[in-house]
Amino acid sequence: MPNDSPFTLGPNSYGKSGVRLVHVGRDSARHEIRDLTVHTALSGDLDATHRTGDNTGVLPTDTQKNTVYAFARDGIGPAEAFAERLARHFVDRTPAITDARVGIEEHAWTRLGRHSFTRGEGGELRTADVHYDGQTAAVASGIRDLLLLNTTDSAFRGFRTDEYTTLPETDDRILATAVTATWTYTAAPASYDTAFDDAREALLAAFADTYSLSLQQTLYAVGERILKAIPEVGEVRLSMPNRHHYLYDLEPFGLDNPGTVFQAGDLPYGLIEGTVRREAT
Ligand SMILES: O=c1[nH]c(=O)c2[nH]c(=O)[nH]c2[nH]1
Repeated sequence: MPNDSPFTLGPNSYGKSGVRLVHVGRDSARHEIRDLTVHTALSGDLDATHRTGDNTGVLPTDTQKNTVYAFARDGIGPAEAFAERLARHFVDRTPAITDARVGIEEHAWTRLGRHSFTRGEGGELRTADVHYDGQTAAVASGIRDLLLLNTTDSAFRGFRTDEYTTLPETDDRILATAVTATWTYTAAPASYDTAFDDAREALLAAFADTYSLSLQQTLYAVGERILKAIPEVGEVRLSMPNRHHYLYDLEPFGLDNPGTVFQAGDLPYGLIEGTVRREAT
């Protein structure tokens, strides 16, 4: 197929998204379950397939999916390690591929018995992301949709006002959010599982302990606490939507509202995002 395109191919990748993998550990009658969604994305010298349809260098996304299941045969281990095994395999074994990104979301099942579990739909996820470029594997771990709420110890005052400002200052509001946190490692921790537990605990403690003057301040406190808890973490990225709760006006009904009746807001919502880094600027 001739290619006489005058254009160039920009950044591109391809892979299988949403590979649903469930692994049951049957080493004893007390079964273990791991429930993952895996995403692969490969890039490299892929000009030919884009420009002319020559697929010589293309490892099919179907093969990538099969590799995920095959690699799970002998156990998964921490999601970060599983993602790294896959990423290294795709780059090291496929001549055209120079970079692999493997992302994993882990869905937690709560044990009910030896072989019985429960899991709410939606809910908090543990995440792992690995980028391998043929030399080094950059590993990030995280948490998504961790719902947190403080019923007090949250204020928001002293902000800039102009002719469009209507928001009243408050010394006592509900602070609620659904945290997405991603932390990157500068070196592998002794255990990714322990590091995850420590990071999650640090995050929860920072949210609960901080008298919040803004969600931005809470975000920074969370990042700081994770950096302090895990020396191998170099940077923490945080996304914290402000799930507004509006004190409902009960005056039309001749009632006061002593900070007890709220309308949970939906859209729009404030979105507070930021990165906290170990190195000083
Ligand atoms: O914690 C907050 N930060 C803001 O930037 C902001 N803006 C707003 O309307 N409410 C809030 N709350």
